[in-house]
Amino acid sequence: MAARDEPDHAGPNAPLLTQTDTSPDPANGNDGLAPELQYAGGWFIWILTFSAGISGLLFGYDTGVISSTLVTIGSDLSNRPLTTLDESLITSCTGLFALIASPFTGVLADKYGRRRVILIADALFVLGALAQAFTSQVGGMIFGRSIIGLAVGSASAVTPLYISEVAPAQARGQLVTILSLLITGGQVVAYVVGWLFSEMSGGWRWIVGLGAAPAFLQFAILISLPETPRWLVQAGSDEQAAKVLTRIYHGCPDRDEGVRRVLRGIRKEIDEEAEEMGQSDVPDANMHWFHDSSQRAHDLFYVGGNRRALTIAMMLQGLQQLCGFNSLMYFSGIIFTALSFSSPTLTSLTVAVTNFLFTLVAFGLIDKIGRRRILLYSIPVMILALGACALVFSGMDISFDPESSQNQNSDTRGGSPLLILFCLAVFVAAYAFGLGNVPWQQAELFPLNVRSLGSALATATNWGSNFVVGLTFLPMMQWLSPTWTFVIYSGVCALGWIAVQRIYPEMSGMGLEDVKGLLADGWGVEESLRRRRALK
Ligand SMILES: O[C@H]1[C@H](O)[C@@H](O)[C@H](O)[C@@H](O)[C@H]1O
Repeated sequence: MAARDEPDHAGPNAPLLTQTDTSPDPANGNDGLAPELQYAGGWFIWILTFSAGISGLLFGYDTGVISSTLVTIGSDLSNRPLTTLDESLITSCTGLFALIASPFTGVLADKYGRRRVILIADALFVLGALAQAFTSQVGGMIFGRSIIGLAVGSASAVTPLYISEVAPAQARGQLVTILSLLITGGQVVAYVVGWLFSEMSGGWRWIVGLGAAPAFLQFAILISLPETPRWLVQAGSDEQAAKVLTRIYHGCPDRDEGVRRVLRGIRKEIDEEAEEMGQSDVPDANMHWFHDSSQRAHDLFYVGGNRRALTIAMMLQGLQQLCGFNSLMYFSGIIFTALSFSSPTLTSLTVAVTNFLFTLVAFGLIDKIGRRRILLYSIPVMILALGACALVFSGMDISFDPESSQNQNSDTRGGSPLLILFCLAVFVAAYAFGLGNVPWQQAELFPLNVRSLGSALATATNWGSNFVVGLTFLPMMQWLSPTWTFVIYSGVCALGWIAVQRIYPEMSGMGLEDVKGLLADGWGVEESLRRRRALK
């Protein structure tokens, strides 16, 4: 029976950076025994968050540019118009290479540090942008997009980790959501740039090449910024970790004592972890690392609570992609060309702007409404909007063959194109409000020792599903029909709603240790709702 999802006003509604949280949160040094260090909200944490968040901007920009690029390339590559296969490969190889990069990122970020992985991703972003901008062949374009995939895969796995490890416990949820804002903001910028350059001959080279600029900027800023305190302690640099914490908590009353307490919490957690893993029996440092990694993988799959956390995180990330949202992000230019809109790139901007605006709404409401409830309310709207799109398409005779006359269809008079645009905007709004950002809160599902690996595997699920959608959307539109394509996405959303309803407990306002307990013997849905009611 469905558990009751009541409105909750007892969640963490306090303004950003002023709320008190005494729940155990070892990643941030709160051991749950002493009161959490009151965070006053200094500028340093914003610098760290936004500098790391440039990765989100790059992620958004590089996934957003493809829509306008595809409709403006014309015959510039390999001296011929792009085929459906070219378009699908150019689009989906990014997801495939992101899928390959993300699991390795979890391991590399543990060994070499979070910041170094972000810097490597920057170098890849620059390389990929230049490779695309200067190519004259379809193969070269696919190569460039694949390099971008490696960059985006590593950045999307490591940046939420970096932000959640530098963020004070009280602000972590919202600071991670800033990343979603920057991703969707990057997509808006990509669409605006795409629109501005769409009329210029060879303008697409500027569109893809400009992606190098934020990567340069991030490299230049991040090179002088620190590693996360938690990673520094793990690497034996307690003194440096203390310096970073002192800057993060600048302006807090009792700062020095508080920083010492946070440090003790991190050290205690690391020692306990080492003890649990029986590291004292392992002779040298390299063996430690290898032993740790295989022990973490074992714990992730064989400990029931961790396995359930991984199932939920992967289910949400898979659903985020398989609902078909990115087919709009990547191919809205082609869809609106087929619907005979006079400026398809400008019309596509509606998708990106709606996505950004409703992520902003989610940013303000996510802690008040709760992650579970936001999904249970928004997914039905997505199902209806997709169903309505399918219905309108079923009354039209429309072709999505990119080889036939740049897709100008005759059956696009009347109100149908506008109706489709409206339904798509509703779908995007509901997506951005829930599924677009909730899955990125994945780190909170995992206990500390499997957090990096669990998050990396969930990120890989995201990119694997992204690859499937990128590769199959155009063939489905062509061979199955637009109606059936949208019916299928609507069906995926319906299955997703059932899964969320059955296995995703409400975690807003809950300490990380409570989440661990909640998933220890089952999915904990009823229990989480009971606790929320009790909290009220
Ligand atoms: O959270 C983001 C966001 O929703 C983007 O708009 C989308 O393109 C990404 O695939 C997703 O991971």
